[in-house]
Amino acid sequence: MGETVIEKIIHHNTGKKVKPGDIATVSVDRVMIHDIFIPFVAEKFEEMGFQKLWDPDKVVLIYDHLVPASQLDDTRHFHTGDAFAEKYGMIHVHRSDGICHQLMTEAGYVKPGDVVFGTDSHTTTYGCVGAFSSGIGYTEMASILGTGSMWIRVPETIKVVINGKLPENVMSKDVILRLLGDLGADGATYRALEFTGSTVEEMSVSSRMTMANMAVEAGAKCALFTPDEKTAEYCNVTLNDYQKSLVGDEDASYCKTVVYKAEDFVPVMACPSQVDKIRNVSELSGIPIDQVFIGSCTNGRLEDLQAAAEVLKGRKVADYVKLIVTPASRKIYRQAIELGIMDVLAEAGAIITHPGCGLCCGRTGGILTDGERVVATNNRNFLGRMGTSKVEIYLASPKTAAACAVAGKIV
Ligand SMILES: CC(C)[C@H](C(=O)O)[C@@H](O)C(=O)O
Ligand code: SF4
Repeated sequence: MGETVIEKIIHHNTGKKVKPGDIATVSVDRVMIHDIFIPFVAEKFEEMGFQKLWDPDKVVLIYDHLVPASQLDDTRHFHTGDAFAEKYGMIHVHRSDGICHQLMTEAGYVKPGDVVFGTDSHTTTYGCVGAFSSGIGYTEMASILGTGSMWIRVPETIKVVINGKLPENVMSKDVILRLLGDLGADGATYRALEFTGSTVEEMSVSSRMTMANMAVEAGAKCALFTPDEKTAEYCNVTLNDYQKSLVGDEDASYCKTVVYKAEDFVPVMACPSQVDKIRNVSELSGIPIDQVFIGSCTNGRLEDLQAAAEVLKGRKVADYVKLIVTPASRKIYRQAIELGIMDVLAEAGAIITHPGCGLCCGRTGGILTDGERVVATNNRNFLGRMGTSKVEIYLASPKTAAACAVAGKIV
């Protein structure tokens, strides 16, 4: 019997062949803790009686949700984090370099085939380079910090096959939103999503990252793309035999297979306030908006800013609309300056902010109030996420978001 990608990763990690439902104890290759949870992780770690980190090189601490602080209590998280990092000799601490998920791949902390955990639900993101990565709570994180291991139940796998060429104005965000609509917000609960097909092969690692990032919005435990030459270049590695083998076997067992033709995709949006309430943009055309947000770990990368700039070049943001652009990392910020993208955005009237989570979780920069409507490129449109519970959030691709900013309405 063949194996799915997640089964191969767990098999390689534990040395034992596994099937869905098995409980496996994996050795952890890397962990990520962010600013919101570091005080809780630190407290639990000491409460559990650990004296040292199992491997300081494998631990990454990132301040992103609360940077720069917008509420008085936020700085406490930095002080607690700094003290913990110093006491236990942490090597990898990022205090204002960007969003955790962006940095984990961009800075080379995650390699194809790795097993990675993070204290954030969107840790599924690293599946873009063929790693098994998943979000966990702070108690589990404290335990990994002391032991270097974690138990998991081997998930079943849903195979998603996409072949063909995507239409011009369709981005990978439209693809994942359509899939979420079809599966439902709980349609992949505790399952692995394995993406394959010529469309996915054609995609950049950044585009795959958008899809792996949002897999958790269908409840997925993880998302997996087969590592290829683009992955190798992105991760700055030469793929070894194990990494090359991370493709689902012909005779592997899948609990479900969904097949799409790339040509059938159109620009879509997730309507308020559910991620799986998907409509074609054409059906929503004309709805007035107050703000547009282009950023987050879902769509704050260079290709996203570039796509927005292509739409905005020589155009202006509608008078009454605020366009907020937040690069996902400092590196992206600087690349966008070098390439003249920031110039185009600024010229069009965008408000460009520091890299970080920013408005995505409603912490800094641009919260909205009752009756206002925002088109946003992040991954969640939950009630109250970007301001009051009477704000309407429409999730879209960077191209669609930029077009809406110019029109002052959904187009
Ligand atoms: C703050 C954190 C726990 C949360 C998550 O886990 O996803 C945040 O990053 C989000 O996107 O809502
Ligand atoms: S950018 Fe948004 S979704 Fe991503 S980690 Fe930050 S708050 Fe969560």
